[in-house]
Amino acid sequence: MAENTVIQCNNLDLTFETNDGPVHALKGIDLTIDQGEFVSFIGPSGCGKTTLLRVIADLEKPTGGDIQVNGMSPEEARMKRAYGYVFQAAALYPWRTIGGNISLPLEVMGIPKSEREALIKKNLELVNLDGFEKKFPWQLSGGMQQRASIARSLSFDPDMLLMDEPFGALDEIVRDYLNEQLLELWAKTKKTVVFVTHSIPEAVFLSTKIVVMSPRPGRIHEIIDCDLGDNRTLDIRETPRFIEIAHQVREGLKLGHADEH
Ligand SMILES: Nc1ncnc2c1ncn2[C@@H]1O[C@H](COP(=O)(O)OP(=O)(O)OP(=O)(O)O)[C@@H](O)[C@H]1O
Repeated sequence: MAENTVIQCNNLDLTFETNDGPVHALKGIDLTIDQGEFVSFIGPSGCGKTTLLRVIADLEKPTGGDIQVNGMSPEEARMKRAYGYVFQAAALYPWRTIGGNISLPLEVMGIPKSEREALIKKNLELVNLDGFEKKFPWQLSGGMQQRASIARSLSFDPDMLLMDEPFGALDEIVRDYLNEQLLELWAKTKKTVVFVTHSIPEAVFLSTKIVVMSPRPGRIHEIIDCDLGDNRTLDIRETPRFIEIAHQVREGLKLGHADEH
């Protein structure tokens, strides 16, 4: 494993045993993710995007092949808090303030109050929510709640962010805005991001690498380099190179579907 590799999957397989028989969710996944990359998983519903993210996070165990996260097993990496995880819904505790929600992982880690307060402030600033510490989740819009949940996942300063369709439930304008903010945050923090999405423009706008997956069983159909450079703004979506990469992803998704038959 190269020194700057953070995730390495070799021939990864996962079959769920269910009452209706086995479900082969992942098959022969080979994937390398390097430090500082922004990698998106895209593919039709049920192709195993979330399952692959959950395997990286040690929330599911593979049934074949191997995976290393920071040169360790996913379990060891989880114990060492290698990553923050952002879910589809913001999943904030309604009875805690925004500050209280961000504080929770830090409390579990036994970090003293004065340090916690500084970390809450720093992470709220990172997601442009300074001043919202004492509000409750219901007092914030959906987009703000999702930003608060990103601040929570960053609270203990993990090197890696695992994000499962964090903006899927938001309208397009809010999603565009959060996409820009996420890129800014990524540029500022240099964290490795692994991001699940259904949206081709979102994947192309955000990523350095796009993993196109195909269903039944979930495999990697194609890995596309997304060489749009740094300092991207939303206008980049009108450029020929953006349109070309989006087209390549769309074709990949189509061909991936055809693999099934
Ligand atoms: N805990 C589980 N037990 C049994 N089957 C599961 C479990 N989790 C996922 N699956 C199945 O594994 C396959 C992959 O599911 P997964 O949620 O990873 O897909 P996905 O690409 O993330 O889909 P979506 O885009 O709809 O979220 C699906 O067929 C799903 O029904």
